Amino acid sequence: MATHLHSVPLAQDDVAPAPVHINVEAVTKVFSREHAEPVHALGPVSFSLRRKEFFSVVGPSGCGKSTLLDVIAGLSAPSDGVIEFEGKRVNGQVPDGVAVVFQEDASFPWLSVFDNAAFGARRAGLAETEVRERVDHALAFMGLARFADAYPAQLSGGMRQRVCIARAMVMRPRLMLLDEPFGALDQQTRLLMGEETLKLWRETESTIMLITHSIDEAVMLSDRVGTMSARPGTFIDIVETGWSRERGSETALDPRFGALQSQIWGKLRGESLKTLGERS
Ligand SMILES: Nc1ncnc2c1ncn2[C@@H]1O[C@H](COP(=O)(O)OP(=O)(O)OP(=O)(O)O)[C@@H](O)[C@H]1O
Repeated sequence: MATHLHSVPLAQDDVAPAPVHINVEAVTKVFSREHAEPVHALGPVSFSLRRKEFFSVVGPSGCGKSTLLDVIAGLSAPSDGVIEFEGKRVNGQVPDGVAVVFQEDASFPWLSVFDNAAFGARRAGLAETEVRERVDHALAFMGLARFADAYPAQLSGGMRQRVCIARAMVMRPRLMLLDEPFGALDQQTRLLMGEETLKLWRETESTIMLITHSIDEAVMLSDRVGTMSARPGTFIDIVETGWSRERGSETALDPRFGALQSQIWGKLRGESLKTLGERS
């Protein structure tokens, strides 16, 4: 059967479920504002991520995706509810073992690529020989070895974003939180960065939570895709893709790819319309 030529193997059924890595229980976030109504940005939302899972989140603009990522990262405290990372409560501080990559280029223009990538590890007090070893590996992995002495201004947007991912990788995180990291990149670079991220995920065996506006990207990369409602965001659907770990852009050729896309768009469309209606 022709379609099977491109089929991506399903994950093994007999593999024991991985343990819970992150648990989010009834989390809400309300922003209070001076001289204005508070904004109920998120929740209550409950879900958990398995160790080594690749989980993507899609949702209408302004539904609370970044807010969710920020509270999981410990960058802001939830108004209510509990987040646990590896069984310990996250309490307004980025836990050890967690790294965050944002959409905006967060490279430091005054530091070389090498020093940018080394920044977090040096700040954490790692020995310089260890830092050098890790940075060399991360830069080689991200295809930046030749640019170690260059400065961000000499690089393209995609390369600068790779520097930020290398910086996160150097910390050997067990959980990576990626907030639309490829949003500002052109389509081809974005596809390549998706493949790099899969390679990174396999090599580091970290759990990844990715926020994206692209349904295709979410379906291609993830074990599960969560769709959020309009603000205040909660999960209205979480689908399992069933891809094996050894996947890449060829998942787009799998006959199930389109069905997954349609299921997610079916849910997202209504929520996006609500958001548009709110604005008009
Ligand atoms: N510090 C803040 N103070 C007040 N309101 C805020 C604050 N941060 C976010 N919000 C509001 O909370 C809501 C959710 O914002 P958030 O950035 O999490 O959405 P998002 O889903 O990531 O959006 P987008 O897809 O457009 O990036 C929005 O209405 C936003 O205006």
